[in-house]
Amino acid sequence: MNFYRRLHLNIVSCVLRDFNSKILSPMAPIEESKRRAAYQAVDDFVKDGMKLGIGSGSTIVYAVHRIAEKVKNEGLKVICVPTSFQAHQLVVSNNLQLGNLELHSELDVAIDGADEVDSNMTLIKGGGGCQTQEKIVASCANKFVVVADYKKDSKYLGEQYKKGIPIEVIPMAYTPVSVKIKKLFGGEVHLRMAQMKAGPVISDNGNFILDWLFPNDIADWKAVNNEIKMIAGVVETGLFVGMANTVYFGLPDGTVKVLRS
Ligand SMILES: O=C(CO)[C@H](O)[C@H](O)COP(=O)(O)O
Repeated sequence: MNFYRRLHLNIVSCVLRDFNSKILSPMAPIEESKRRAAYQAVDDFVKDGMKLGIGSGSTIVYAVHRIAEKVKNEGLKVICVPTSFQAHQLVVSNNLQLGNLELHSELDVAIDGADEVDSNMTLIKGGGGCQTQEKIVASCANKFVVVADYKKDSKYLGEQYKKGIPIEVIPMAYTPVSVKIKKLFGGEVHLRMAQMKAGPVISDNGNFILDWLFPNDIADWKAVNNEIKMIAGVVETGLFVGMANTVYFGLPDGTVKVLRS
């Protein structure tokens, strides 16, 4: 076999291997569980003419794909208000109609992911640092729907999610806020540091993010949230208390568990 023929066969086999790995290999179970939760939530809640809040993270990507499918296949008309730079790009790249809270201050449904959900449907959010806009958008929606994989389904906060509660702060206040939270409740507070840049993570709003590793004896999350919010310099917490109407968890066996408030 001459050189060019061998080269040609090598290229063909590489292309086929790449095609097979992308198209034929099954989705990882955790990704499949996110996809199922997101698809079911969209199928249950998203209707023609709705104004939607679009959350951030990896699970919401599946929800946006499903919304885009429905827009394309069923001619649905929806307006999407994003909760982050990431969500903004997701909406635009899926050719969905972009909105904002200035034009649409009342939304029908907001869909978002979560880092952990307890048995009272209290959430930790902000693993991606977008909790402030996520909470604002969720608070403007008549229904707040959460989509998550089975690793987020906990009896109590901190059972599975070990990264703490994200708290967005005005940069100059990060030390006093950290000290006050430790004095009030205990635990540890860390300034979230960037991975590919020297220094702290800067939120989409230009602020710092603290991660509070809370002690495991906290029962009243509403009171804790209110108290933290009263500290000067705190912009918003990643505690979502009494906000979620419905939570969809994709389970490892391919089914979806639904919690309703
Ligand atoms: O709160 C968030 C971002 O601020 C996300 O919704 C949360 O981190 C869940 O993300 P994922 O769907 O990737 O698990």
